Amino acid sequence: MSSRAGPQREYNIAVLGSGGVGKSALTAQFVQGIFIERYDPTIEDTYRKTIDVDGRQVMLEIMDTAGTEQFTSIREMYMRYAQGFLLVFSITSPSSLAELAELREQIVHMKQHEPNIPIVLVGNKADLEDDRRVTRARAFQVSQQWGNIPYYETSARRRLNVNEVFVDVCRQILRKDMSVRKDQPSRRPKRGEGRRRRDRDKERGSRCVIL
Ligand SMILES: Nc1nc2c(ncn2[C@@H]2O[C@H](COP(=O)(O)OP(=O)(O)OP(=O)(O)O)[C@@H](O)[C@H]2O)c(=O)[nH]1
Repeated sequence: MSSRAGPQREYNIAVLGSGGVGKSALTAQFVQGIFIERYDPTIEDTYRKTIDVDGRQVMLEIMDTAGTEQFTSIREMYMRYAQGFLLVFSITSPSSLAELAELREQIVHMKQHEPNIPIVLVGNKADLEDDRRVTRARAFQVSQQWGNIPYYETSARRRLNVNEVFVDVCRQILRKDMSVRKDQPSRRPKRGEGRRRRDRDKERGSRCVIL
């Protein structure tokens, strides 16, 4: 598909964090514009939504992952596949922030050859100010320790900063994607090179990727 702004890009975003912090609620609010009141632990769900980021059409595939331990292998697969990450905790739960450290380390380890991994730190349930147990200052300090990543406070219930977190991570991916494209300018093949490459491919046989 193409538009005046160029072909549509597709990016995968993983929403990660402990159980009950509001990953599904944030995703549903962003994709469907609804707030999910009941708590129904997620196994894994994916959603698609096209958004406009700075005049570019982007198709997001959002992977709402499980917070519970028993589904870690699926989560790891999603982590590998994703280009951007929302690390979500609840401002009412210090342990949910502490638990993100391990997830972040896993991401960094998995993507160790990639500089500037697109990540946003998200403090959800900001409407529950009376139950706040993680100060803004503490969360901000963590975001700085993690390479100055952006920190937002969100409320899936009130639809506060919900679009913003998805757009921010998407903008980070776009920026990275475009700088990679700039570093690898498309080059016309030299005379005969196309044929040589075809012959070489024939010798190697067809390639297949097993996922
Ligand atoms: N007050 C308030 N409640 C929220 C908010 N976001 C989510 N919740 C509630 O918190 C509970 C858990 O939300 P979920 O979105 O299911 O949490 P999750 O992180 O997807 O949980 P897992 O699927 O177990 O990983 C639900 O009862 C939601 O209604 C919010 O911004 N404010």
